[in-house]
Amino acid sequence: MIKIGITGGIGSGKSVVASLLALSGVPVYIADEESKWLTNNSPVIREKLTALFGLEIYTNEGLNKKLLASHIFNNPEQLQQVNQIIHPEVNRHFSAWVERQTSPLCAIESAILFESGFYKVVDISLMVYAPRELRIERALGRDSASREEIERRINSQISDEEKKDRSDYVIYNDNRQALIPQVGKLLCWLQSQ
Ligand SMILES: CC(C)(COP(=O)(O)OP(=O)(O)OC[C@H]1O[C@@H](n2cnc3c(N)ncnc32)[C@H](O)[C@@H]1O)[C@@H](O)C(=O)NCCC(=O)NCCS
Ligand SMILES: Nc1ncnc2c1ncn2[C@@H]1O[C@H](COP(=O)(O)OP(=O)(O)OP(=O)(O)O)[C@@H](O)[C@H]1O
Repeated sequence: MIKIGITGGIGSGKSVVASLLALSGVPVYIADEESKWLTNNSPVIREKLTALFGLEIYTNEGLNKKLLASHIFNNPEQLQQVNQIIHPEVNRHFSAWVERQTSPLCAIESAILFESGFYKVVDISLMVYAPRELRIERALGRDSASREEIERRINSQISDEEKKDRSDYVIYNDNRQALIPQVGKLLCWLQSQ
């Protein structure tokens, strides 16, 4: 089975590309969603986050996302500590998910494929690229976050140039090139691998 890692900055269109792959029959593991599920349900993560940030990091509704975001996107050291708590659990969970898949291709979508080390467990790294300003505009249109908050998240991630250099394949979601034909080409290319 070929495992594809889909990455790209905030607002690049990873989720759109992941949906197009899913519609083409490729099962996709969405790391943002699964990591949130694990953060709410794994006793190991809960214990470690509570030890680091105190009891208020969880509320009756689950993880206090706003509080965690305000810690990690303002403090690179805390970002690293939290990543070291959450990412090994996500990695284990993803490996177990892969074991259950029976299709010739599967994928993981993660904005931080390289930063998290998930790139080591995939065969092909795919970057979805869009210029920074377009990504900010898309994220502003979708989320309730401010421009400043979005820029802080961008600054918590490696640059687009580094992502491009480290990826095996790039899809351009820059409002100039259509996505669906590019995903079709990618699937043909994957068949030739
Ligand atoms: C801080 C949290 C609670 C904020 O939740 P929120 O719903 O506001 O944002 P969401 O999870 O949808 O993330 C939106 C974007 O933020 C960026 N982002 C999220 N986590 C990280 C991180 N650890 N490092 C860099 N960027 C990140 C990504 O671009 C992501 O697509 C959440 O992102 C989180 O728990 N992050 C730590 C776990 C993690 O690393 N998740 C990423 C995939 S494993
Ligand atoms: N080609 C496009 N044309 C118009 N809108 C688009 C296009 N690509 C993405 N969008 C929109 O931009 C926003 C961001 O896209 P998407 O959620 O796929 O990005 P993402 O890379 O998954 O971002 P994040 O890392 O924040 O989850 C969404 O509202 C999406 O519908």
